[in-house]
Amino acid sequence: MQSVIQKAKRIIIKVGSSLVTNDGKGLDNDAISKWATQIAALRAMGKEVVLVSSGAVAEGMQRLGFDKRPTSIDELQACAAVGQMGLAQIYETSFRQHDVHTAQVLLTHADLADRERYLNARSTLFTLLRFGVIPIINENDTVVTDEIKFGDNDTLGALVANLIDAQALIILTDQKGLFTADPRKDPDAKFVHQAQAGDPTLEVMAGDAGTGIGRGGMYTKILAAKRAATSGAHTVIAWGREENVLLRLADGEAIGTQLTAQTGQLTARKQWMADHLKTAGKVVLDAGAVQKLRQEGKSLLPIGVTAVSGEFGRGDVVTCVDSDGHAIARGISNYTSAETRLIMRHPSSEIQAILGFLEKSELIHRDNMVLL
Ligand SMILES: Nc1ncnc2c1ncn2[C@@H]1O[C@H](COP(=O)(O)OP(=O)(O)O)[C@@H](O)[C@H]1O
Ligand SMILES: N[C@@H](CCC(=O)OP(=O)(O)O)C(=O)O
Repeated sequence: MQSVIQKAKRIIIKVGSSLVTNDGKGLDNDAISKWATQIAALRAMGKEVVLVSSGAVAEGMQRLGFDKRPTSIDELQACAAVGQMGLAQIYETSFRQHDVHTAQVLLTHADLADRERYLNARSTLFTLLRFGVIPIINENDTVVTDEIKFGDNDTLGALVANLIDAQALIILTDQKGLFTADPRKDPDAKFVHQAQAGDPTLEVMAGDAGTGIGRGGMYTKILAAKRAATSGAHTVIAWGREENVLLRLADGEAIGTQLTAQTGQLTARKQWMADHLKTAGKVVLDAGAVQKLRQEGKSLLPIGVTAVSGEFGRGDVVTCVDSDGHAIARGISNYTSAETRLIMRHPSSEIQAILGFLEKSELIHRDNMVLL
């Protein structure tokens, strides 16, 4: 069996609290520096990596002298705020050894539910990856309360995989992967090498966190794999301390539990767009723009648009049609319908002069578009 990671170009790697903090004893410099070395090597192979790291609360607890997880929200948030400094510092130092820059990205549920913020997060992450930076993501714990939390970073990892169309999600944890039951409680539990993401029988096997340090346990990892698969990403759950785990996965070795996505990435992305985003209007393209989109895989520039119908805002999905009204593509607009009417037929170099600002030189970026 080959690892699904080998072919993946864009990968989300999620590391859990107990790993990062050495079971709550404090940030594990050695382990973190090994992952940084491996991630730097993956990047050198041309892979794009985004790290989702837990551990802020666990590290903050350690720094503030809590021996068990506080129950009040304000104390948890204080721990997260303190611990996040440690996380940022240790990742920055570890990656610097490899001349790799890191970026701290703290997200909340609201950031991904709101279309404009969703797009901003997406384009910031793409830009960081283009600069060769490793984004290090965590939930912005200090501003969220229980009701609006992702709650666990397994879910956040999957949402980030959806957000930037990653091909794979690697969840590093303190077990070798999924067992048929929690191995801490059931010594007869069998290891699951491979399954389909979203298979409901997996949810029965997976229990909650075995320690007081991690949050989600195996259950949220299984749900994360299901969610990641909706945009076509495969998931691997593996032990974070396995020697060279990331490099071996990239080399094709089937370590850990592989949960494969059944739907191809493009179909999944189209489905996602269809499910999540309503079409708010139409733009009519000239023949040159149709050719650029269809044959050359390019973004849509305002100069290729000849007419606009309907009213849409920035971040809304619009349908692109040819001069006969046939649908060509669907994508997320960087400009409102009113702005598009002003800048259509104009080169992007004139957007600033016409509107008084430049949002993006494309009306719809390729990354935010599906051909129909
Ligand atoms: N079926 C299962 N297979 C493996 N581990 C399981 C299973 N059910 C529950 N667990 C527990 O989930 C834990 C990992 O989850 P968690 O502590 O939240 O880790 P992390 O901090 O890496 O997110 C394991 O240590 C294990 O005790
Ligand atoms: N944002 C929290 C994440 C907590 C969490 O999900 O932990 P885990 O189950 O170990 O991934 C923190 O950094 O402590």
